Amino acid sequence: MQLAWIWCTRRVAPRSVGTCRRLLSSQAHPQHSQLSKTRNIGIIAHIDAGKTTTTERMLYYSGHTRRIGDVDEGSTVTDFLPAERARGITIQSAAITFNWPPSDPKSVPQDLPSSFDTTLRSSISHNVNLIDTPGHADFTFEVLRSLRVLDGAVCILDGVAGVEAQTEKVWTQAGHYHIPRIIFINKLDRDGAAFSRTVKEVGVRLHGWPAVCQIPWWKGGSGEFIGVGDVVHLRGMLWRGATDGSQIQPSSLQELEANNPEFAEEIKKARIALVELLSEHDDGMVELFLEHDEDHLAIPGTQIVESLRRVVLQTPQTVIPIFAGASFRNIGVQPLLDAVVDLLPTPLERPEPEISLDHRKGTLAELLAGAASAESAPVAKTKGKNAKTTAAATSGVNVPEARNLQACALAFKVVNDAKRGILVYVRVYSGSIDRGSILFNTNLLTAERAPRLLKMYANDAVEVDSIQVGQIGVITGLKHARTGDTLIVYKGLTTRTQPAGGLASLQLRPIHVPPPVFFTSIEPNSLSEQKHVLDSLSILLREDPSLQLSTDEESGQTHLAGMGDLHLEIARDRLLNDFKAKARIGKIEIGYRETPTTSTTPYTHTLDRTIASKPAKATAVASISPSLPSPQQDHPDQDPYKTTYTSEDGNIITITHPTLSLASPTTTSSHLPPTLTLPQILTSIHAGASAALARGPLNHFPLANTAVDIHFDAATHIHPETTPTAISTATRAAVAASLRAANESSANVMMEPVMRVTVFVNEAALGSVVQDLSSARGGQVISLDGGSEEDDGGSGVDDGEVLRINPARIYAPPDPFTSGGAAVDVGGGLDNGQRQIVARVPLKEMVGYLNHLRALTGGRGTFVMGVDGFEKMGSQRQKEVLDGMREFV
Ligand SMILES: Nc1nc2c(ncn2[C@@H]2O[C@H](COP(=O)(O)OP(=O)(O)OP(=O)(O)O)[C@@H](O)[C@H]2O)c(=O)[nH]1
Repeated sequence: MQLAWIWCTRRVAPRSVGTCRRLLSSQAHPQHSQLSKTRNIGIIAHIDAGKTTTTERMLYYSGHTRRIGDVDEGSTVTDFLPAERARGITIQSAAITFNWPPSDPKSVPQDLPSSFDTTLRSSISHNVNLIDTPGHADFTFEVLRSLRVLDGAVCILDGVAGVEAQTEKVWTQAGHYHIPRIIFINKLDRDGAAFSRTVKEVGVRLHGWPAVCQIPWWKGGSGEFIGVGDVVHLRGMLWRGATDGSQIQPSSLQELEANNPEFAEEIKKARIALVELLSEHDDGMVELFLEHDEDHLAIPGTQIVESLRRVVLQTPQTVIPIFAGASFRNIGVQPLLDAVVDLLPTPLERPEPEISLDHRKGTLAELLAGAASAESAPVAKTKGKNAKTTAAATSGVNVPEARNLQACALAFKVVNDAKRGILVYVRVYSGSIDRGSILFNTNLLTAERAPRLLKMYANDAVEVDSIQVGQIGVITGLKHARTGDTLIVYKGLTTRTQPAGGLASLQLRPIHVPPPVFFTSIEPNSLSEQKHVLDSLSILLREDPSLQLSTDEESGQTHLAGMGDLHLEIARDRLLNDFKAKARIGKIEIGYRETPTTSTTPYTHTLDRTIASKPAKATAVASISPSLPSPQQDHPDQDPYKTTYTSEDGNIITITHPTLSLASPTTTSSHLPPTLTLPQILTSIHAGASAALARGPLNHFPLANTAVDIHFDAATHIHPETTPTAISTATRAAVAASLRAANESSANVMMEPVMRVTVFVNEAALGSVVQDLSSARGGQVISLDGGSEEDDGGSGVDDGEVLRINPARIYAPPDPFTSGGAAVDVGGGLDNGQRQIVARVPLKEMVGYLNHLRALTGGRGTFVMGVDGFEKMGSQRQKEVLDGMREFV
């Protein structure tokens, strides 16, 4: 029998056991019903693994596009920036909504059943919000930003290259956010594809037990890749009949036994291994196994799916479902979509988002529960029966004003769309954003109206009246919101007021932007071009907060700093080509820092001048000193009269505000005019000090490892003309003067970025790579961490950090072919000759390293790196670096 969609054939399976199941009642609240049919998922992987190719198929099969886009022809939907299409890589993550399985828009949406014992979730249409993320290391921050809003992820691996360095990095980051993940091994049509080796690498390098749910089907056992063996539902799936992959021919196990006995045998072996693995991690599967007379093959596929779902949702996730395919050949994508719906969580099944409020930390639920309990029963503050209330009351984010909170959302991505203008992608975490709502931006402390709301469906945008909790949508027409900003809707808010109770400082899942290590200078071609250049830059910065802009007031030059050379190259291309800005862009250079070697005494600066035609006056007192080189996160101060900000550069800004207490930040102090609040003052001081730290007196590099102490006495430093701008300008002047004074008394020294580099090489190249890193590049090898040290006797013990797995205990079907030189020793464990070197190396020595590594390793070596910190340079190295800089292309 030939069917257009195989999933149509398996609506119902025989009801079997009565084990306790998690019920997702469709009779509950309508919003609950909608959320239980929503998946917010991301696709993560190494560059070129096939994310965009797979996404294009997802959109096609779900009925949102009429033809399949091709990365190589530059006709994809998700890679929509010209720079992305030209390079064939994804830079900006795109968020797109579609339905899976596809639904007829005219039909009445179906409710989910009350139990999934006999019905699969994927038999009912779900709303999938898909976020495609970039794979290149320079865009890791973009990946991190996307990860925050995901409820689950599909990790795509290249079946020839296996688990690559960048995959490991993003996988680990997703693990930190506790995001449930499944794996799709792609490109199985390519010569040298090695499914088995890749499965074992998943175990060893991604530290989880691979649950093989599909095995590849090669024609005649070793020919062309034609389909998959479905281990869960015990059948074969053959893609044939239509070139677009829309027709799948299923074969039952009995049919396979008659026509393809070896393949049938392997599916059975895989099923036994899957049931055994699930039994080790899920008590429900043990029960099922016993109820089916210990027959691995007798357990219905629907029950296996439920068990897989339970283990995927465990924290930490130790079992990783594996699927197989070749997106480019249109094989495997529909069952992968079924797995997304069947195995990945709904927004209701995710932990509550973390928030910070006036430097205190908690969860959004605690804030809302605290407000609700304060309203209904003020006595609930004492430890009572209701654990939630108690948690809320003691969490530190308990403010009664939160009862006025109508919505809370994260702007996780801003895109400048040629047709529609600025699009702000949001994930709503509580309440709903309605068209026309006033949104208060807690990062910028400004309010603006949301004029239009959209849902993005591939190339189409559909206007909607509201974006509900748990959903992803787009707001257009916002003038200020940037990527990463928290937006709240608050009862009674106008565009001129601020929410009370400290809610103006509410931040959802704040993340730290790593320090930029490359920069370039930008000079408009003429004065008349200046405005357009600056406007374009400000849009780029709204889109991507990992770009930083600073202006050298003396030279008038603007500096744009970023995470990597590709990051800045793309920014440059976008500025010149997309925004048509007319500017000279300098060479992309390493972002050195400078640091003071001595301390200063407090310096007082009083600003008294006209700003924007209004008198402005403020006083600031600052001193500086060298700080310890340990980048840390902002932390709450015990002292309510003191506020500390730390940066990734190791800068520490400490503000003492003796007459103003953080314990009651919004209570108007007798020293404060009604227009100023303590949070506004702190934000202005922080902005002023940060601006001064952006340009050092020695060589105009930003400062690192610098402690700034600011004394702010409201009694004497506030004047009738004091505004937030005046405070920040006065602070900037006081800090800059202190920095100059320190440099004059004892010269600053330069610092260079040092990277933590993880290199994967074959055993044979280990010696030469280590030698190159430590001698030629001046690096320091920290560890050699090869495959052999992983073995713990096969028990898979969690050593507190990662799960070490013996690959000999992992089931994987035999590979008919192995890729060049990467043999798998299935008996003794994974030994594909891969070794891992971890080293600290100055960034300057890592420029162009990939080509060099490829030459040393016969093309097989890969590496990832991240900033480890900044280190002081000797005077000779400092001179060499300065001599080679400041040259325009
Ligand atoms: N043979 C084969 N090639 C594939 C397959 N999937 C993707 N490719 C090719 O692999 C290359 C990279 O594919 P993309 O889809 O752009 O990969 P990506 O992961 O989105 O890459 P980035 O956006 O750069 O991170 C393209 O040339 C694709 O045509 C596959 O299943 N088989």
